[in-house]
Amino acid sequence: MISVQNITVRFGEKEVLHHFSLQLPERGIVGLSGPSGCGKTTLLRVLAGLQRPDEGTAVLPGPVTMLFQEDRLLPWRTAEEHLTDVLPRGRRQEAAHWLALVELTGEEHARPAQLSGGMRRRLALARALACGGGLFLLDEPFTGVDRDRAKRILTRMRELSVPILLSGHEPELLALCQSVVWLDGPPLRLVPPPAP
Ligand SMILES: Nc1ncnc2c1ncn2[C@@H]1O[C@H](COP(=O)(O)OP(=O)(O)OP(=O)(O)O)[C@@H](O)[C@H]1O
Repeated sequence: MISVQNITVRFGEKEVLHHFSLQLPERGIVGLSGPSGCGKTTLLRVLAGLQRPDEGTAVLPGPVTMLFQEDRLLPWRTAEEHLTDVLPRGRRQEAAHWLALVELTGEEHARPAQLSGGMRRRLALARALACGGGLFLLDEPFTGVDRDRAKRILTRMRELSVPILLSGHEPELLALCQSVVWLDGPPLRLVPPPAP
């Protein structure tokens, strides 16, 4: 079971997470939302093992895959190569599948500079999903992606049946999540998604 128990994170005088606990299901997409600066990235970083909490523990039985807010693409690699670089040797033919999932079919040979901001974001998402295993931590995966396209991609991601914690602000996307964690400062609430 993936969980954080009673974690507190401080940056100097600023307490960002306060005795926060969360258990994630074995599969399915959980949304993470709240105002800018409330601690979403900090929580994802704790789960990824990149930020040590001042108090409490994070329990992660397996590997994690993190999509950062920045795309972190390689300017000299094509879209297809971003996928084949992370896929194991015997699964490289899956590149087309992951590009199709994020609606980048036809852009196989484009380098990041030849893609729009939303296309680069989708490529970064495809790479994260392709290289994954374990828990996926996706920090605002749909920045710059139009809402209808993001909804279609998220619907396909639901079918992957893997555990995903995804931060975002868009209500229509959060409505497609299995549940939503709202970080709005203490008290923190775990609530069902709003009706579509
Ligand atoms: N390394 C750091 N040093 C000092 N303060 C930090 C650090 N990282 C984050 N913070 C502070 O912690 C708070 C939470 O930041 P965080 O990035 O987790 O917010 P967020 O909810 O992801 O915001 P956004 O939606 O804008 O991405 C902010 O007030 C931020 O200034």
